[in-house]
Order: sequence, then structure tokens, then C-alpha cells
Amino acid sequence: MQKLNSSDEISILEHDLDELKKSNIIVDDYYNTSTILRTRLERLLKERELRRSLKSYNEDVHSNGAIDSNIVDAQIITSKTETLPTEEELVNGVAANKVVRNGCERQDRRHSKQRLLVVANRLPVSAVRKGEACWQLEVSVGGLVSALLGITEFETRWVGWAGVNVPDEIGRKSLTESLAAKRCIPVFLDEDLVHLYYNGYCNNILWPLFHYLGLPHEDWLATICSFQSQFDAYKKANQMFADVVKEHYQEGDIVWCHDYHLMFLPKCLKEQNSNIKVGWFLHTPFPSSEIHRTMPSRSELLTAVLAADLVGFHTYDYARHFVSACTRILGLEGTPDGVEDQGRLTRVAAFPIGIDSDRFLRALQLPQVKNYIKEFEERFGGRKVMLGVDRLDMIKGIPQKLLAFEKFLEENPNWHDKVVLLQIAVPTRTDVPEYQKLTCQVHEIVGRINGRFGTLTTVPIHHLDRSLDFHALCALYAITDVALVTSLRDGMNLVSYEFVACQASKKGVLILSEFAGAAQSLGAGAILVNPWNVTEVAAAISYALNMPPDEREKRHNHNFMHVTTHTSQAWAETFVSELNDTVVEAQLRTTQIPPVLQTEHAHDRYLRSNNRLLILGFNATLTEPVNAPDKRVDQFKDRELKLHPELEEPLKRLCNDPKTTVVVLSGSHRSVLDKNFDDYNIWLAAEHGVFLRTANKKWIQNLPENIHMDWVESVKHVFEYFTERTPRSYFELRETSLVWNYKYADIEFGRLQAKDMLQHLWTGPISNASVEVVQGGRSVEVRANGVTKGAAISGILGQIIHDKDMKTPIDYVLCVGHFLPKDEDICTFFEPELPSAPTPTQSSIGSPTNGFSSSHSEERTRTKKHSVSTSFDSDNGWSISGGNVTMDSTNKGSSVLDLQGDNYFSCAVGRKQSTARYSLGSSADVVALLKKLAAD
Ligand SMILES: O=P(O)(O)OC[C@H]1O[C@H](O[C@H]2O[C@H](CO)[C@@H](O)[C@H](O)[C@H]2O)[C@H](O)[C@@H](O)[C@@H]1O
Ligand SMILES: O=c1ccn([C@@H]2O[C@H](COP(=O)(O)OP(=O)(O)O)[C@@H](O)[C@H]2O)c(=O)[nH]1
Repeated sequence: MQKLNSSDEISILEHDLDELKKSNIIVDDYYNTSTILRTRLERLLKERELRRSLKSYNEDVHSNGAIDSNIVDAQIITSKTETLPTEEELVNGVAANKVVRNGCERQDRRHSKQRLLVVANRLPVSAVRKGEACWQLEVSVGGLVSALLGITEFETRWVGWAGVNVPDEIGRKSLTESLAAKRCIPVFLDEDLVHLYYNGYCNNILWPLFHYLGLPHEDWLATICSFQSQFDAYKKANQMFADVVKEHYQEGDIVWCHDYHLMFLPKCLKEQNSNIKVGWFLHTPFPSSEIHRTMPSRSELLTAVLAADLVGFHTYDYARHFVSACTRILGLEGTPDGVEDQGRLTRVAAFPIGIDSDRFLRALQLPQVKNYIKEFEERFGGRKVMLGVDRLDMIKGIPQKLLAFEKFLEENPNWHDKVVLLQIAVPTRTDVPEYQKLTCQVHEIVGRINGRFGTLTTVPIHHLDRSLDFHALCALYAITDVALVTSLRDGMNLVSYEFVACQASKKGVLILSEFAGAAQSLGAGAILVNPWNVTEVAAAISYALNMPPDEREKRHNHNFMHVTTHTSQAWAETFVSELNDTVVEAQLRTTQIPPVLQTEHAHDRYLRSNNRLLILGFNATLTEPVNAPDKRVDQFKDRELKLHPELEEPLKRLCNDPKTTVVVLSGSHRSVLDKNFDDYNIWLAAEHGVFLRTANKKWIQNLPENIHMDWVESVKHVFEYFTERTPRSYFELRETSLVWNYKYADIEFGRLQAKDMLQHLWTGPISNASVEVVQGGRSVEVRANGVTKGAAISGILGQIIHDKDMKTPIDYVLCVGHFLPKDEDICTFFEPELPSAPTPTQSSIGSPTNGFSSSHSEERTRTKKHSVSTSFDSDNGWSISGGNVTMDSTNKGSSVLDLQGDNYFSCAVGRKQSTARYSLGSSADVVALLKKLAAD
């Protein structure tokens, strides 16, 4: 099998384009137009269009037999055993389907299908041991398997648990071989692990919580006590899945992880190999963040899922809940595209699943199915048939359905012998006590209703505790008048889709719970009900049974159209193509993110230089991080900014090094800096450099004195108003600015409030004042016009050079900070090719003193010297401006800065996108860096 990597894919695209052009198929010149495709959507649409053209081109070529090819094996899992109910249908059906869709489908080496590793807890077949090395494989029941069986576009391998304990080597080997024939790869989990991982953590904790059912009531104490061991088993099982994937992974494969059983898998896979393309799809609902918050492992689970490149859900609501949980619980940023963490985006989107509708349509033509239809019609002749098909699971609302049917019978005696409810309740998770209890409960209700409304010859409910073979199921769907789906919560519910697919002639009615994901796609044609409202469901049954044919037809047609166009094939194709796009996009994004600072390199250069300048931010640079995931903050204590305790020693050493000048340049008030750095031999610049504390510990004003502050009162009113209405937000009144901070507030609410506040500020009383409104990650700041760190640095530098009486150029600059974009002008200030724009102070350059004078340095172009001039102004003190400078007659030939290109390290801390040359993740990394520099 040919493997594809990105460059292969590109060259294939190029090759394909050539062929398309040769064959007179008109396609825009992708490479020319791509240069002007500015938005993501534009680019994706273009790529889709291209893919489609290629696909239809391939289909044409293949059906014309133009390319030498071999017939591809059916991708679908089929069983050789007689017990498999769908064998004939799958073998014939899939093959037929391929012929219909692709002409004669062949394998072209260049256009080989993309390899897809589908990893799900359950394999599409479950194994039953028939002898030491003899296995019978049966198709597993459940929507996940049904949907994934429909995927034929990819070269698919399944990795999963075979649903059986195989302790011996002979058994494992023989089962592995049997499964290999079906392109399945087993993960062997022993009984104890299955008990803790599958029965315990998956089905006793995650499943009920994700379906809003709360923890099982009777044994909730035991559940809480065993939580940790179950969670450990869950992680262990996930790692075992990852290990099996690793064995079978080939470069370029897509790994598609499925469902709540495998939330840790994306993390395990990325730890093994960060280049694997990983998608994760949840088949259940993702609950409101308020539910997810109650889980002891809430953060770990979310973080593990976020390791995936693409995360998918059935509905937009579930996706929104997930993003909300990530912002509220992990404090990450939710964007329209997904969740961002340090510049890395995990894309989150809705991909509603579908069914392989052709498979059902074809099945209805099979003689076996026709026989079943005849048999059922004779059996239930004269009565309307209502149908329920569910796994016997509490989420399916089977007791509620039965009670609603009972109420209908109570209220409609005329229907007693004219309607029958067939309820197929497939046993599931039978080792979990809650499921055992549910079985008893359902039996009891069925018995009671049949006792109450049955006659000697008929009963109103036929209840089966077993699964049906596929043909029987199709026949049942086809003869049904009203399907009743009353899930209390359901990720999607494919039974409703299958019913619609089989109703082309009967056009029966679907009653569908509004809590099933399917309600969002089939809601227009179905009668939507709240399954908890038994009266409403009973009324819906009556309405459905009495519905006039034209209304039935309209409703059915609407849903039939949806089911036959939104198929499982389309679902898988869309997911995989989004995953491919996401990975390409992520690569594009990372090129805009500065690389991580190599501390070794910065250190090495530091050692080789003689006159170093370290410019350090304070907040989130030299302080302890406050919003580590799940860390409970004491907002009053943590609000006070404190120097990271591990920095005290190294920072003192750096400050006392005669070859090093250290400046802390912060937005904070002078008192905050004084308090933290009182006994350091350090330069302090407060309020973004408006105030400067010189070496002799005196504060001077660095930026012009004539800063107008007449706007403060009005802004203060606005800030007070929002602080009162936003719990845990606060504001700081500084000398030249005001900052409203919502980092401890609910993030989403904080953001909404900030938007509202900005509106007020922009349009309100200060709209004409000489101020700037600066938006931070979790703050809004109003400061005087022209105040930025970049504007302040020239004055600071001039003052330092003057006070220290520097005679040699600064040959090393490290500028590290969690600066707002507005303040990143400080990074560009030192760039050799990008002298900063003139600042208010720079406009007042006086005659240079102190040994520096303006002149031209020819070396600039050769060595990329940083050329900056100093000046003194009687009003504003020292300033330095960009330009070409050398020292005066006493120091001819030298620049103020001589960074040799490489000796400049601007570094953004905890920022995703930045104009800085490098980045560091957090203040912890800054601590490590400064410790290293101080060690020598
Ligand atoms: O494997 P089991 O524990 O026996 O459970 C069967 C499957 O149940 C769940 O199905 C879900 O997936 C369907 C397709 O997306 C969806 O329509 C339905 O609403 C879900 O409940 C479960 O999520 C699967 O993992 C199980 O295999
Ligand atoms: O006797 C049965 C009953 C049901 N199913 C299949 O089980 C799946 C149920 O999927 P659904 O999404 O409705 O719910 P889930 O069981 O996955 O929660 C459907 O594809 C049904 O065709 C089956 O194969 N045999």
C-alpha cells in the first residue's frame, strides 16, 4: 500500500492537476488562486472543489478503464460464519454499492485510498470462542458499529476490544488471525481491567453523566470510593489501545478515535508521535459544563482530548458544551474554530452521523426481507404497528415509553385491539448492576400493561429481550406505522434514521424525543416529544395513529431526503477531510508563532558578551502563574503581584553583575515594583515606562509630564459599574491608567461583559479624550495616548547609558515579557532592520552628549548592527531614537547597541502570536532561563 505524506499529497495534487488540464477538465489554477485566498473558508472551499474534481475525474478514468488497476478488496468487515446476520447483505450490498457509485472500482497506485485506523472500544465483530483456536465472529450491535460499517472511502483498519477475555497465547494468536481477515486488530483487555475500565469508569460513570442521569443512585458511595481505581484502569486501557495503534501505524495514516471510552487516547498517541493525525469523535452527548465540572477527573479528560487535531460531535450543542467546559474548567480560550492553548488550536466542530441508507433500500428488495414482511403483515394484520428498537439502556427511556403507551390505551379504549407495540430491547452491558435493574423494571411494567389491557388472544405489547437479524429488522421497520423513540438523552439515535430509510412505501410516522441528537436533523418531519411528559407522548401517539396520509407523506419525504443524503459515508468523508485540512492549517499557523527560545543559545551568547541589557516584564513573567488548570485561586491573595520566590536569588546575582543591567518594565504601579524590588540593584520602569526608578532609587518621569488625566473619573464610573456586575472581577487605579481585570471571573461571562464595556468606552464620555483603550487577554485597560513600552524604552536606555556612563556599546539584549500586542513595539525597537517609529520623546532630540553622536555606520548592512541614537531634552531627559549612530570623538566608530544580529533575544511569554523573535510558555520557563544566566 502506498503511503502518503504531505509532500506526496502535494505532488499528487500537482500531477492530478496536470492530468485534469490535459484532459480538458477546467479547474482554476489552484496554485495561482491560492495566493489570493485569504480566508480559511475560501481556501477550504477551493480545496474541496479540487478534491471533487479529482474524484470525479478518477471515477471517469476508472470506469473507462483508462488506468491499469486491480480490483480493491471490500473494505467492509464481513464474516464467514453463518451466525452473522448481515453477511449476505454486507458482501453483496457493499459490492453492489461500489459498482453503483464508482463504476468498476479499482485501485490506482497514485490515487490509493487513504489509510484510516479506526479505534473504538468495540470492534464491529464480537468474538465467541468455539474451541481452543476456533472463533465465531458476530456483528456487534449498536449505532457506532452500524455507522462505521458504512464507511467505504478509506483503506480502513479497526483497532478495538473483541468483547471477550482471552488469557492464553493460543487463543490470542488464533483470534488475531481470524480478525485480521476482517481487517480488525484486537486489543486484549483482561477481565479485571474490563470490569474497572468498561463496566466501571465507562458505563457506570461517564455514560450516565454524559447523558445527564447522575451517578447510579443505590451504589453511589461505592462508585465514589472506587473512582480512582476505575480511572487508573481507564487510563491504562487507553494506553493499551495506543500501544496497539503504534504497532500498526504507518506514516501518513489517519487515526480516528471514537467515543467516551477513549478520551485519553489522543494524548497517548500524540505522546508517542506528535505527527500522527488524530481525530476524536464522541458518539454520546457532551453535557453542559456544569455536569462535566462535577467529575473528579474533569481537567485531565479535557486536556487529553484536546491533544487531538480535530474533535467532533453529533450536534452543535454538544460541541458548544465541550468548548465551554474547556474555557470554564481549563481557562482556555474558546474561538469559533475550537479551543486554543498557547497558540495551538484544537478544532472542534459538529459532524452529524448518518446511516448507509442504500444498504437498507437494497435490503428491502431481498427475498428474505420480503418473506419477513409478508409474515409480519399476516401476524399483525388488522392492527396498527408501533415499533421501539433500543438497546436495553436507561438512556433510551423504555419505561417512560411504556408508561406513555399505557396512558394512550387508558385514554383511547377504541384502540385497545387495534394497535400493538413491538419493543425490541437488545440486552447490553449486562454486567453493570444498573442495567440488570432496568431489565427487571421493564419486565414488570410490560407484564402489568399486558395484564391490564390484554385479552385471551392478544396483548398490546410484544417485548423482546434480544436482537434481531438485519433482515428481520428491516422488515419490521418497513411494516411499522409509528416508530416511537423516547430517549431521555441520545447522542444521535440511528434507529430513527433506519426507520425512515425503510418507509419509502408506507410513509409511517416517527415520534422522536427532543433529547436525541436526531431531533436536530429529523425534527421537521417527526413529531417531537419530551419523553418525561407521559401525557404529551400519549397525545403524540394518538396524533400519529390518526394522521392523514398527505401529512404523513410530507413529513416522511422531508426526512427521507435527509437520511438518504446525509449518509455515514458522507459523515466519514467530511470528518477525515476536515482532519486533513486542520493539520495543514495547523502547520500554517505554527509558522506565525515564534519558535521556542533555546535557552542554551541565549545562555551561550550571554556568556560571550560584555555589556548586557536584560529588559524583563513583571506580571506573568517574573511572578508565579495563577491560573494553572484546576488551581483554586484565592483571588484576594493572588491579586497582589509577587516576585516568583525562586527568582530572588538568581535575579540578585544578575543585578549585581557589573556586565549586566537589569530593567523591570511593567504596567504596574510604582509601589508594586518598589515593594518587590526594593533591595535589588535594578532599574524599574512603572506604568509602561512612564515612571523610571534610576540606580539611585529615585523615581523620575520618563514620558512627558503633560499627560492629561481628565478622563479618569468617567472611566472609573464605567469600571465600577462592571466590577459590581461581574463577580470576582476587580479594577486597579494607577497613576496614568485604569485596568479592569476579569481573570478570576467566569471566563465566558467576563468576555461578554468586556465586550459590553468596550462598547460603553468607545461610544461614551471618553470617546473624544486623549486615551487609548487596550484589550488584554482578560482585561481592559484605559491609558493615556502614546504610552507604550516601546515608546518608553528610548528614554530608559538613554538614562541608563548616561547614569552608568557607558563607554562600550550594549552587545546583548534580552527582552522577555508577557506584553500586550500594543506594547510589543518594544520588540521591534531593537530589530536591526526595523527601527521603531518616532515616538513623542524622539521628536525632541537635542544635541547628543555622553559620547554618542549621530553619524553613519557602514557596518550596519554588513553586520546588521543595531543603530540607535541618544539625545537629551531638557523637558524629557534622555531619549534614544532609531537611526544610524556611532560614538562621538572620544568613542569613534562604536554604536550604542552592537548586537551582531544574533545577540538580540526578544521573547514573548505565554503569547501565541507575537512579533517577538522567540517565545516561552510561562513564567516557569523564565525562571529556568534566568537561573541559568545567573549561574555563571
Ligand atoms: O458497545 P456497547 O457498550 O454495547 O454500546 C453500544 C454503543 O452505544 C453507544 O452508541 C452511540 O452511538 C450511536 C452512533 O453514533 C449514536 O446514534 C447513539 O446515540 C449513541 O448512544 C456508544 O456511544 C457506542 O460507543 C457503543 O458502541
Ligand atoms: O436487534 C437489533 C437492534 C438494533 N440494532 C442496531 O443497533 C443500532 C442502534 O443504534 P442507535 O444509534 O439507535 O443507538 P445505540 O445503541 O448506538 O445507542 C442500530 O444501527 C440498529 O440497527 C441491531 O443491529 N439489531
